[in-house]
Amino acid sequence: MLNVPSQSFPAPSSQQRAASGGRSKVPLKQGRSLMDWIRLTKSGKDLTGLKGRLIEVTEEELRKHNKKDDCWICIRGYVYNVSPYMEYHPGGEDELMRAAGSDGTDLFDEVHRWVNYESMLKECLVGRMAIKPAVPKDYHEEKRVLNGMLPKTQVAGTLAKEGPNSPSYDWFQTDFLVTIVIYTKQKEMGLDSVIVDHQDDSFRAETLIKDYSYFIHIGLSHEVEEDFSVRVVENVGKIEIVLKKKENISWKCLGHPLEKHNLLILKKDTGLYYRKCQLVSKEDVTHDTKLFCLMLPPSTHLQVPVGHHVYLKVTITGTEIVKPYTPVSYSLFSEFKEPDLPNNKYIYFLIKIYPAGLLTPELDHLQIGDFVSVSGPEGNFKKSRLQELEDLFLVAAGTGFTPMVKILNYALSNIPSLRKLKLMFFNKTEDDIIWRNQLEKLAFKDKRFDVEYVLSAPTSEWNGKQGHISPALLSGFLKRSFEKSRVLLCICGPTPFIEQGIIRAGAPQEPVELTAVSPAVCQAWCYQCGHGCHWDSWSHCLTPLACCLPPCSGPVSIIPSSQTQVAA
Ligand code: HEM
Repeated sequence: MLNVPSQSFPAPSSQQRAASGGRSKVPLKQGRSLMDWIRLTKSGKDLTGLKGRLIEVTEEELRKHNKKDDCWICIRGYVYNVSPYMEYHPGGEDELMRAAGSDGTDLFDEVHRWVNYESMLKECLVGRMAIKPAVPKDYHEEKRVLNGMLPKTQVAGTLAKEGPNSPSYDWFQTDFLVTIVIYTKQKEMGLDSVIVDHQDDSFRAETLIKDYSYFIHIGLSHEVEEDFSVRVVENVGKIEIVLKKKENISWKCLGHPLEKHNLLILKKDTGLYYRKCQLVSKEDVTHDTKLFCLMLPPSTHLQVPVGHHVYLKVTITGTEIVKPYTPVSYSLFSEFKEPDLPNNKYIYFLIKIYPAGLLTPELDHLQIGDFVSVSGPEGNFKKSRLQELEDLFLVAAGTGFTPMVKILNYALSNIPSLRKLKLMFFNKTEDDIIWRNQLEKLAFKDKRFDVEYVLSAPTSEWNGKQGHISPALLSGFLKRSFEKSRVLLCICGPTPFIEQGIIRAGAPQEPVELTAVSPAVCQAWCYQCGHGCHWDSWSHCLTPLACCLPPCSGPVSIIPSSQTQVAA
């Protein structure tokens, strides 16, 4: 019997609750959309009550401003008067009030780290906290030049004892090449574990190691060509970045350290780094959904791991708006062999355009050749969860299909044990089904794959399944290919879809039995970031519910039998 999570799932203290489950958008009053907020901030109105003066704020002073009509919040050492924003906050006034008169940094980061508050609240800035909060040891401390000795990694902030072994780096040169080598001492490293950006003389490599990022950030001492190559020696976790010298001279040092250089920092404390990507093509996929192709800058190496998302940032009348999106592959048939092609320069997004929204019409109006800022990848979905799977069930609603694309591609091409991969795809009408032709061709071509559509508002000609997600629909769908097969279930859709359909509807009556197989079930979660009338599109960040139960490799016996087993 597959028990889907009870109402107390995810666990109240879990990361998932903090990050997405349990949070919801509130209906905002007429005239309180994001665009209205942007207009207000541009109106020249004094939004702080300080007539543009910036002040130093003591903790005592901050605490006094804790009422709705006089509410200050400190984020990363800066204090904002958020009272004017109250009615515009998509999470509602009460949520914002949780941080009233205090340092809301952690709370803010738990809920929506990506939200660009600095840009959105710049007219609300009251000043800085008088006592600066402790900051990580900064890079200025590394005074010496980088001369090729293995420098000892500095660990920023409060690195937990259980953090990864400190990585290190080294470099060497030939007449024509400079090779930077990063020793991660980790086994599960791939080409998608390192993101490299090289602009002018600034060289930045961010290596993703579990929940941490390790940075090499250097102002190079000499010029190099735009293109470079990245190699990963997977079994020892060694990453080599090979740069081509512009001049055939011997370098005395690699360069000088820049921000965060040689630091290992918890990912959640690192902030998002963006690079400008050029729109190469935009194709209609359905009546309201388009496939956008963005080209990475020539001197960027970035591959988004399966099940991870990035943030797109556009500036709308001077305010930066950020939303998460999960990249897809070009089509369901694109090759998905590891390692990915090194010259993988394109990122594809399936984006539904909401005419009344703000971000998506802006994206829709982009011309070929225009630029959009794209962040590095985020997410905690692990490809290793797919290894040795026998049955993979994907349940998606609308553009919740997007994280499924790469999972599907990857699983069919790379998991030899896979026997069955089923997608249950919920939409309103037939016209809303993304890549229907491709899905059907794939089902025809690969007998392991099967797709079922469920429509909530079909025409009278529709003779397929209809309705909303329910135990009855799920129980018919979640049939494993043989007893005790290794199963993974991923679900992505707006929060109500997940909550109403899976959590509230309870367990399907007679589905599959899940015993102490590890990994058993991984419920994946979608950050809901914009359904409703004021924001664009909820989007599609596949994040497994990793937190409320021990890692799947841990003892399964402590998992209550009434709860779904959840893979970390
Ligand atoms: C520190 C206390 C805060 C709390 C507890 C909080 C809570 C929330 C919650 C629960 C949501 C709904 C999330 C969802 O399901 O999409 C939300 C959305 C949002 N909040 Fe806050 N918030 C806080 C501060 C702020 C601040 C200071 C800003 C400043 C700009 C802000 C901007 C936003 C935006 C833009 C969204 C919509 C996010 C999206 O979907 O893209 N929040 N917030």
